[in-house]
Amino acid sequence: MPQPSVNECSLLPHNHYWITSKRIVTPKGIISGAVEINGGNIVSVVGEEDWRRNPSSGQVRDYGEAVIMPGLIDVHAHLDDPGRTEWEGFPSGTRAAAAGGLTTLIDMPLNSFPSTVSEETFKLKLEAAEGRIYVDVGFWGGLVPENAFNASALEGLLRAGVLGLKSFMCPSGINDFPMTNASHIKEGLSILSKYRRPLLVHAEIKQELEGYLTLEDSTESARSYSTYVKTRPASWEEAAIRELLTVTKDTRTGGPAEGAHLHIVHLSDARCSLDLIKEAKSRGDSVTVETCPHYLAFSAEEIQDGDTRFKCAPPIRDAANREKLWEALTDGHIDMLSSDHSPTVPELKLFGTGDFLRAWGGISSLQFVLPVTWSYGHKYGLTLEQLVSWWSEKPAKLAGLNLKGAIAIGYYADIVVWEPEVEFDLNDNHPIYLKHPSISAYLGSRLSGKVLATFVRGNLVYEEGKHAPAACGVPILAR
Ligand SMILES: NC(=O)NC(NC(N)=O)C(=O)[O-]
Ligand SMILES: [Zn+2]
Ligand SMILES: [Zn+2]
Repeated sequence: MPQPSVNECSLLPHNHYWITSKRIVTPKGIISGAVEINGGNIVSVVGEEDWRRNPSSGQVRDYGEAVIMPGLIDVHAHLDDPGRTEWEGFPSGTRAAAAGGLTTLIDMPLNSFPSTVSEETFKLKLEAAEGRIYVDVGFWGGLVPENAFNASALEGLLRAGVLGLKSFMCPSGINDFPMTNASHIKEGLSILSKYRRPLLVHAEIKQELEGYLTLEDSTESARSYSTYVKTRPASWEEAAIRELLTVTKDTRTGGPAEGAHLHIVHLSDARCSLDLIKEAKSRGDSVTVETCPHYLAFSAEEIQDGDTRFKCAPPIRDAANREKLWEALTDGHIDMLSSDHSPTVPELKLFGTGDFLRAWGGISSLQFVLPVTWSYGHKYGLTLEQLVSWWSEKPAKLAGLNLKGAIAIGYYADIVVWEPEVEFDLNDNHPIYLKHPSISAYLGSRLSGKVLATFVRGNLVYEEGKHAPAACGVPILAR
């Protein structure tokens, strides 16, 4: 395939330049000054006084009061490519990411077809990504019963470059991605320890539903979110996490799986499940946990009957739970955020019947996670440093991306420039680059935080409603 010329990769004609602003979020604090970018990397970061004494005579872009911070890293995105590109796909998903200030996505191994569960299927993923990604993309491989006890298959997948593995403790909704139990997970962790890569787990285990026969027998309306929440109570998350934590003790220093790490995805239950995770961390287990903006923004009580845009698993719980999630996040018990962007075609959202029990579960949010986190976090005194920790630093660490997640010398110039104070209505007039804008749960909201520009490895990939013409994102492979 012919390589795009360098100037198609970027909306800027030069690769050595400075960006300046009054608010640059660095690991040493927020400074006023300049960031020098050369050949895709950050080569210097200077404070205002030094800059004033010794300004550059080269190319300078002054962003005034706008915030310059590391691009967001989303460790949980379903891009559905290859095989279900009518749901999303690499081009639309990564263009939406660029417009939203996300500079790196880690793609989930399921919802594409085939699922990424072997070296062969990973090869198909990489072929699908070639020349079609507008931001950097890394990949999780799948841990499934078929490969869990097959060390050479799993190692083949890891050696091919997946950043870690992902598994489900309940049905995933995808036929070629069956669920795993604790013994599969124990096996997976022992292989991962050699590679020092993480296992991400969807932690819900089906339990008997109290006072409830089957969904079909239910007299309650399937159009009501509360019916759906009752079918996936917090006890499902708690049961899964309890079981997971019986195997994470292996990850402690000196344990048989030292070097492996377990990451619990999309925590919704801020009560017992969270207490269990806190205990495991204090015991020294190598465990982290993420939650998602939709659990922080919405509450089950507010979701309108039939509005299946909000269906996801685990479900969005009550408003008191949402408060506890914010508290856990600001107290540092929840480590990071991810989108869990999991779109489908509008038809599978069943807007006609509004049936929460049968509609596709998954929230579409990718392009909006920055303004959503910022807008809903305002009430909790959210700071720019916290945003960077939850959306860039910690995700980079989880995925093993050593040169991403900070504005610091030697790091890739993966940067978002945005105006936190600027408000906008997310309506039909707003440019949305996701494949199916109508299924996004945030449509109709008023948000604050406008993205002005996004740089990936020094390429200006998005600015003010315009994308760079060529898809020059890099597939990230572990080595
Ligand atoms: N197959 C899926 O994409 N499932 C996803 N669906 C959600 N979260 O509703 C997930 O991450 O579990
Ligand atoms: Zn999940
Ligand atoms: Zn997911």
